[in-house]
Amino acid sequence: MVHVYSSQRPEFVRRVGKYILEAQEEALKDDPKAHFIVGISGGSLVKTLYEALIQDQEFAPKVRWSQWQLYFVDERIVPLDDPDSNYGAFKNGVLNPLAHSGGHLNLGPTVFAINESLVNGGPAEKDQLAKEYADELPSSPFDLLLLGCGPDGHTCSLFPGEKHRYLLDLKEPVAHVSESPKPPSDRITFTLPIIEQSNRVAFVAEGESKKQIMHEIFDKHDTSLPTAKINSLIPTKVSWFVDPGAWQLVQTVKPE
Ligand SMILES: O=C(O)[C@H](O)[C@@H](O)[C@H](O)[C@H](O)COP(=O)(O)O
Repeated sequence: MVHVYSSQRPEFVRRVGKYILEAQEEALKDDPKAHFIVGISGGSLVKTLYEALIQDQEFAPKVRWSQWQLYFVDERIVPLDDPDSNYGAFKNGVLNPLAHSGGHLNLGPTVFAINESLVNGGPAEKDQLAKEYADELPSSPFDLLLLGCGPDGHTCSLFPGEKHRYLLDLKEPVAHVSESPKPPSDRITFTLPIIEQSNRVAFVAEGESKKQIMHEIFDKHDTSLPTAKINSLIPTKVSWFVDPGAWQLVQTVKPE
């Protein structure tokens, strides 16, 4: 069964933080040499991560950042300092504040970014960029994926609709997506096989703009939506963190 947790900020942020720390402990088991392998999306998640893992005085000291290996579940094919870069947003929103938080210099996670030298190339270079990112992936499954959910039901850069349906059938773990309905048009994205193999998958989705799509996902089980498809494929591994604004139209599922 998919777990759903609904609360307003700041409780929402605390729940996400607690869940991430549980996943971290499960992966590291107090072994200083172990790695916690995590995939993150862009969008509003970055601010939630900052508040839950850096600003929160109880949680911040418990995050063993230097043992984290961090990947992007999707990335826009732009330079890393471009305002559209998910890496850039994470650097500004989490890595930079982390470096000097708590009054001392902190070791951060190992972060895997795209090969920036290929971003201005043609389709062949962009395909190559996706392939190179796939080659960087760990040999073991991800411990945790932290995903967003767009108002159209997309997650990672797996978009709904006829034109992008092929993405849900891909076998390679990372794909180049062109003509994304949400700009910028060229991206890379994790695909379903890598998501299915992950130990835990959490969706973090807030706001009224998501209320209609939550109804489609949870009441209508519309598995043409990538988010609903993931729920149906690996229900026992999936958790949703939502707020009452996003959840207001859902009738058939009671959040915890
Ligand atoms: O590159 C992207 O477009 C994002 O990674 C995307 O997949 C995001 O996670 C969702 O659109 C939800 O974004 P919000 O949480 O900001 O609504």
